[in-house]
Amino acid sequence: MSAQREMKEKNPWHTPVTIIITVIGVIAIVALVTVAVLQNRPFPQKYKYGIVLDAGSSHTALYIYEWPAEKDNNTGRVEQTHSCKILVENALAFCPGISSYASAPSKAGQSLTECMQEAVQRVPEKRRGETPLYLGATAGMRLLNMENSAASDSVFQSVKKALQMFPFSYQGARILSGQEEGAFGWVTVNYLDDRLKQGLETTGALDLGGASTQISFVSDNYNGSESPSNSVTFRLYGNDYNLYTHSFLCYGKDQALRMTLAHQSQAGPGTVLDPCFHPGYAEIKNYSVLYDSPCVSDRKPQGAPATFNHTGNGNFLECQKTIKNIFNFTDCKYSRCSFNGVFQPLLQGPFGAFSAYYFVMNFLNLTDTSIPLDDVKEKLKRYCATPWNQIRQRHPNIKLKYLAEYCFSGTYILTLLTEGYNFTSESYSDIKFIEKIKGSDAGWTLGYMLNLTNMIPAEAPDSPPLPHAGYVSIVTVIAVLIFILFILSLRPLWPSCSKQPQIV
Ligand SMILES: O=P(O)(O)OP(=O)(O)OP(=O)(O)OC[C@H]1O[C@@H](n2cnc3c(O)ncnc32)[C@H](O)[C@@H]1O
Ligand SMILES: [Ca+2]
Repeated sequence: MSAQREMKEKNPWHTPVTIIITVIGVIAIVALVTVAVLQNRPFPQKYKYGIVLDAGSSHTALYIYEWPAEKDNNTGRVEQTHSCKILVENALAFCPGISSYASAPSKAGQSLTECMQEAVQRVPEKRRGETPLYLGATAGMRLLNMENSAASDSVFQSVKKALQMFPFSYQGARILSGQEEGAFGWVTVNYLDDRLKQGLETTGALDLGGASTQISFVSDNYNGSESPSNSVTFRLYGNDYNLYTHSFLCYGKDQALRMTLAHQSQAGPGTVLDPCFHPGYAEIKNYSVLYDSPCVSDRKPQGAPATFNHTGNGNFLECQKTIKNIFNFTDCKYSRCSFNGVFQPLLQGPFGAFSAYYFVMNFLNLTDTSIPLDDVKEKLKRYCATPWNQIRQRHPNIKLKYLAEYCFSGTYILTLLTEGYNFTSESYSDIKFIEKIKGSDAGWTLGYMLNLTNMIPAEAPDSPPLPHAGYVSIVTVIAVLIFILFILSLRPLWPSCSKQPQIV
């Protein structure tokens, strides 16, 4: 026992000085790690918002985007948090876009009120004043502007007046060019897929609207020189992109249907027996409504009666033949063309097809592009041949206008993709029909906002070399090592082994 007491007395660990040093050391490490954790703790998230109104030819929709306030310059963080479709009270109007208010422009602004009020509710009060609000109009307004620019101006006046009444930072309303529409759709798809920041192979974008359709993709063998008007260059996150893009005005699915019908009605007044509509379909339609668009107005037959009888006979192959008439495949002054003499480089990479591509193929259960193209055509052939009354019975809840047109729309989509853009049986499987990516709608609006708010930097942003958790771990390990070194430095004071008493 006395030997043990002697050892305890000689052991420096038991001296008051070493105990105090140890306690101070432990407190210092705890304090150091706590400060590191607190100082670098992520802030509670604060968000910023942006609002874009998509004034399309067939509808207007409002999108709210949100991103963490301190990450303006980062990627993959902007998300769609809300969308609102502008519904039109007029039962006769079929979800028309703002261009349909040409004869009553003041109503164009009014029509936006409900969705704008929703937006006010969705954006926190503190953020409203700094939230940018944009309205972009596409092919419907492009057509109205061509047809009647005064009416188009009045619609914009009405829309601007209405939007400025809301507590957001109004940034303007304007018509997007077809090039912008195509390019921003491509930016949206690739941004949401995180392809831009990582410099991955990009996805092409196929957008089918009511009045125009866009194709945008990067092709290695295209440098933009052959047809400069189809070229858009970007530098995003330190990568250069040379994008091919084209927008075909009048080749959205509503205008394409008009053109197809107009072509068929040239055969003579009275009845149109349409292979793109189901057998048993019969409607009296108005010539003046059919020809009321710059896409077809020059073809209006002279002295035609007021109405014609539109009847269906549901024949996919005949429908495809009829649709082909609205494309010109003969004139091409470039090395290669899609149609109507428009240059198109070799198709490359995967493609995302959205808007009406998705609505239609989703309804027809044909979004699976691993199904061989011939089988897709066979299914559509059977669908088109199904009598109209059976189709109506099977889908009592689908709007009749959509329902009547799915055979035409599906056939048009396949014709546009294969005959128009030159997708083959093999490359058809490169297409993915998509509605949303990670919760945000595919479309031009997000790309438009990212561009106008400079949210995609040209160069890759500097990121901290270590994530927060890594930083705290390293600080902890270093602090512990310093402490151990300190203890080891006290070694001369340790009892030496030779002096250890033998306990017998
Ligand atoms: O781009 P633009 O040409 O200006 O037109 P848009 O923006 O109004 O066009 P959308 O993508 O909203 O819609 C494209 C077409 O799809 C139609 N559509 C929308 N929802 C649909 C659905 O559920 N089923 C079938 N068609 C639908 C709509 O009427 C248009 O003809
Ligand atoms: Ca659109």
